[in-house]
Amino acid sequence: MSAVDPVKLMKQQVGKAAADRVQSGSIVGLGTGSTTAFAIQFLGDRIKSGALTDIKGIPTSFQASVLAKQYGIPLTTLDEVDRIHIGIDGADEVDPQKNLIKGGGAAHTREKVVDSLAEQFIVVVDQSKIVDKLGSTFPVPVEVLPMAIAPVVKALEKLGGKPELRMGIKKDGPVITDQGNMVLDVTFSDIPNPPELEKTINNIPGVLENGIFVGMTDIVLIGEIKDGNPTVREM
Ligand SMILES: O=C[C@H](O)[C@H](O)[C@H](O)COP(=O)(O)O
Repeated sequence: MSAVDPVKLMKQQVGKAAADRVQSGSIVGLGTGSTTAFAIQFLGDRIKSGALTDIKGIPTSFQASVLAKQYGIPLTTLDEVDRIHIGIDGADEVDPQKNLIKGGGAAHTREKVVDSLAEQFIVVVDQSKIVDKLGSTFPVPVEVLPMAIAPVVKALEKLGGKPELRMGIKKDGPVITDQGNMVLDVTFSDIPNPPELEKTINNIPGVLENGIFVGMTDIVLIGEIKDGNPTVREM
C-alpha cells in the first residue's frame, strides 16, 4: 500500500474547511492552485448533495474555470454581479500580518482582481507557507508585457531584485499567462516594506501586476499535521 502524502492531506483538509464556510446564495471567488483545487472540489460536493444552493463562482484562471465546470459549480463574471461574498485562494507565502506572496501558478493578476473584491477573503495554505518575512522562501512573481521584458528586467535590477524569466515545464520557452504575458520571478534579499515594494513594482511601465498581496486577507486557514493527524488552524 502506498503511503499517504502528508502535504496532500493538509491541503485537502484546509480546502474542505474553507468550502464548509460558504453559505447558500453566495457569489464565490474561486482561486487557483493545488490547495484551492480541493476547496473547489468540496464546494462541488456540497452543491451536488444539496447542502449548498444558489452558488455562483468567479474563476481566477483557466484552471479554476475548468475545475469549477468539472465539479458542477455554475460560473459568472464580474460584468454580471456587483459583489463577491467570499473568496478562497491559496498562497506561496503568508507573513504574520497576513500579507501574501502569490503567483506560483502565474495567476496572480486575475487573483488580485477577484480576491480584492471579496467581502471575506480566506487564504488556504499548508503549514510550509507560513514565514516571518515575505520573500524569505519565494521570489516575487511579476507579470510583464512580452515587448517590455528587457526594460522591466533592468528596472527590477535597479530595485535590488534578481529577475528570472519563468520557463515552461513540458513546453519549450517561457510560461505564458492566461492573458498572453510572461512572468519574471524576482528574488529580493530583503523586503523591508511589502506595501511599498508592491506599489513600486506596479509603477514600472510594462508591468501588469505583481504577486505581493497586502492588507487583503481576512482569514488564513492553515493545514497542519498534529500527532500524525491533519488538522486546521485559523490565523
Ligand atoms: O498563481 C497561483 C496562485 O497564486 C496559487 O494560489 C499559489 O501559487 C498557491 O498554490 P498552491 O496551493 O498550489 O501551493
